[in-house]
Amino acid sequence: MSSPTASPVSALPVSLIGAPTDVGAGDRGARLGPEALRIAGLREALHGLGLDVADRGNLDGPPNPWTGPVDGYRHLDEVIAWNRQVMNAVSAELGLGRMPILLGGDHCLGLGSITAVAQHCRAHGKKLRVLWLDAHADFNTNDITPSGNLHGMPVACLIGLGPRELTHLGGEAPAMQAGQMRQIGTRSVDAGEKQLIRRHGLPVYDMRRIGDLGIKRVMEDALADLDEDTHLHVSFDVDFLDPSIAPGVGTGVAGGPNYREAQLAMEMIAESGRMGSLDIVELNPILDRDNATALIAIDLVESLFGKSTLVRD
Ligand SMILES: NC(=[NH2+])NCCC[C@H](N)C(=O)O
Ligand SMILES: [Mn+2]
Repeated sequence: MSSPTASPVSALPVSLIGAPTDVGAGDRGARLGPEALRIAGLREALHGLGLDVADRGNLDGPPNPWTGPVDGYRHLDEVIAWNRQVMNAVSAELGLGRMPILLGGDHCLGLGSITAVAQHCRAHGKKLRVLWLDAHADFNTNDITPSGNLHGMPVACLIGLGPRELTHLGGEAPAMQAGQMRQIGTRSVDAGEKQLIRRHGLPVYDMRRIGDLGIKRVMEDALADLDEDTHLHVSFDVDFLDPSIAPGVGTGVAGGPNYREAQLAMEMIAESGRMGSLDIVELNPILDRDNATALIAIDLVESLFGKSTLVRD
């Protein structure tokens, strides 16, 4: 039997950063995500591809108070505290010339991670492109959110819409422009979010588009015009995947990419050679079956780092 060939595309050493929290989510359990990824063998898998991997352990932050929304936000103070930790940890790794891999935790943490990456890009004259692989747009604000959950708001915060402590997490706002992001796999967008997406011109490759064009064309488009100076950040919300293959998430939505579509997307990102940072978020082991979602996430992360399905490469 032949196995996929290992050929890492990244020469950068990588650092795993655990952020065990679900303060931004509507279900508890994503706080166990980092351990589930470790137990499923993330470090070993990356090491097997020839990468230098350091596990920095887990960040520390406030517990989940599990209270209702105040002014349209649940747990705002806790979300701020966790995102500060994440931003500082991601900055530190980028400063050391390493590739940070954030192990969430819920997707509110994408704010801290991408704020750090955007700052790094500004400081080093790099262009930023963010691929947001997700069933959701995460583009809510406190006046339109159906839930008050801040994991539905990081993209809005990144482009300057949200509470000041979050939009200005990195000092200046906005952290990035809508045009620097490509959303892929989108299939659950709230009514108010749709309007905001249109108003701000957020580039979205939703599932309808993937159905029409195919994942290959969509990824070619999303990865077009990258150059030597581009830092590509991949924010991988595990609920991007169809829940039939990835049940361990709090807000799964049917009609997502199948295994091969997701794998091809990851392979094409790897081939771009530009990935400089990664989030793996929203894994909820409490809702999983035998850690299967952690295992598939790791499998796809291996593809992101160059594990190839080509017979001759
Ligand atoms: N990162 C996520 N899983 N986000 C889910 C967001 C769901 C919904 N749009 C909300 O704002 O409540
Ligand atoms: Mn998300």
